Amino acid sequence: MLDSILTKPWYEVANWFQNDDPTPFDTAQGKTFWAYAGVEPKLNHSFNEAMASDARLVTSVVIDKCKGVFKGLDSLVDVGGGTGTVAKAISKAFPEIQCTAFDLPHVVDGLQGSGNLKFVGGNMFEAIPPSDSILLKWILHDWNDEECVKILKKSKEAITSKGKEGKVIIIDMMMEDSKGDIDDESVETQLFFDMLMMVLVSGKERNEEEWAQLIFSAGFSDYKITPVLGLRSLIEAFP
Ligand SMILES: C[S@@+](CC[C@H](N)C(=O)[O-])C[C@H]1O[C@@H](n2cnc3c(N)ncnc32)[C@H](O)[C@@H]1O
Repeated sequence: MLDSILTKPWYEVANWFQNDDPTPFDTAQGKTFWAYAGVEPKLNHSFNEAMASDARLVTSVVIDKCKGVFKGLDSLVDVGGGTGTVAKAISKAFPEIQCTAFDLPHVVDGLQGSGNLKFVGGNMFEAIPPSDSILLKWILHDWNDEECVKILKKSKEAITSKGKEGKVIIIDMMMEDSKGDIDDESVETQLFFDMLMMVLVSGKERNEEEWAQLIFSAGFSDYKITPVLGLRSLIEAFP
């Protein structure tokens, strides 16, 4: 977080307000965060490590508290699954599920799967491998509404199983609106993440109404929220 690659964009916010760049990161570094990670191994490596560390914590809670979410699934693709920490843990906890960690080629190149786990490189805006279920953990908050609807539509197209099992599983921040129910530190954390998404990528944090809007705009018929992890929730979106 304190590397100059990530701090420099904060000093460019004033310039960014006056130019047409998509993000302050683009103003500071001349390309998007994801393109920069593709050509700068230092950022690629440290970012993937940070994500894997968060993934270890979140996955242990999700597997412990949300077993039912994975019931009846034959396959799962973790889209933007990084170096596979989540897919690996799910493949171990649920040996009957064929798991795929799907991410940009520079992230998954050289990673070897085994048993019911495999790695696939690709671009989620082009095509997502077919599966009963698609996992999007900490993906949609990186993107604006239009981009999110595209990702959700591609995810919906990839779902092979009809009925209750076929679904997209989103793990992401749920902004609280009611001021009374949430402590100051949590509000600060949410607002910080909201700004971080604005500065580094083209995303933002969303409340339930905004999540519902995205889910229905992408053509899903229903959704269910399970608040599992403090400020983050697990949202199942059904075709
Ligand atoms: C915030 S990280 C989340 C990683 C992982 N899901 C987790 O929570 O630990 C976002 C991930 O999306 C991947 N990503 C970005 N653009 C992508 C694209 N067009 N297609 C596939 N993956 C992409 C990044 O490489 C990165 O691994």
